[in-house]
Amino acid sequence: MTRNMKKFEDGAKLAAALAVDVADTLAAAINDKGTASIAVSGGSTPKAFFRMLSKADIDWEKVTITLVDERFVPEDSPRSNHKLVKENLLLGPAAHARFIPLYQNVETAEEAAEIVTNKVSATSLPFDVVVLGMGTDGHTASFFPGGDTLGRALDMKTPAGVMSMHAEGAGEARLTFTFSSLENAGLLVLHIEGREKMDVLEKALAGNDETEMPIRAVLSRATSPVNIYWAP
Ligand SMILES: O=C1O[C@H](COP(=O)(O)O)[C@@H](O)[C@H](O)[C@H]1O
Repeated sequence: MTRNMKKFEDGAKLAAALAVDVADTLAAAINDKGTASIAVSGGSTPKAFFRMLSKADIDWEKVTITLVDERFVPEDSPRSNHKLVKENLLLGPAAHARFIPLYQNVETAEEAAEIVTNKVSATSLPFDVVVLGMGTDGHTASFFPGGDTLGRALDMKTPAGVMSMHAEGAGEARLTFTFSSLENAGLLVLHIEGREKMDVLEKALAGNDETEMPIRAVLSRATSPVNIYWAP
C-alpha cells in the first residue's frame, strides 16, 4: 500500500492542481483506449475542484462520469450528489460528457443498485479516476460506520458494482460503489479539506478497525496508490 500526501496553501490551489492531475489522467486514458471513466464524490468539498475540472480541454464526449455514492433522493433534492455534479461539473466543455446517475426512480435503493450496476459495469470499470471524500465520522463513499451492508461493501470478494447502504449517520438510504470497484482506479484520490479532516485522517492512520472508520479500508488495502490532497 502506497500513500502520497499533497498539501496545498488553500482550497483554490488544491482545486486547480487536482483538476490538472485528473484531466491529464483522463486525456491519457482516451489516448490509450479511446474512452475514459471517472467516479466523483458528493458532499460539500468538491465544488471548486468540479468547477476547475469542467473547463479542462479534453475530449469530454469520450468521458463517462458517475458518482462513487449517492443519497437515495431525486435529482432535484438539495441533498442530491447528482444535483451538485450537474450544477458544478457538467458545465461548459464537460457538459459533453456522459453522466450515469446512481439514483433511479424506483421504490427502493436495492432496486436502484441492481439497475445501475448493470449500466456501469460493462463500460466504465475499472475507473480511470476515482475521487473520494471523507466525512468526520471516517466514512468514505457511503461506507458508513454501523452501515447494514458495510461488511459486504468493504469485502474484496464482493464484485464491482453498486450496493445499497442504510446507516444511522447517513440520513436517507444510500447507494455506493463497492470497495472492489474503487480501490484499483488508475488515479485514486482522497480529497479532504480543513484541520478537522486532517485530525480524522491522522486518527484513521493510527488504527485498523474498519468498522469504526471505514476510510481505513482505502488507506490500508487499496491496490492503487492513495493520493491524498489536503488544504486547510
Ligand atoms: O455523504 C457524503 O459525505 C462525504 C463527505 O462529504 P463532505 O461534505 O464532508 O465533503 C462525501 O465524500 C460523499 O460523497 C457524500 O455522499
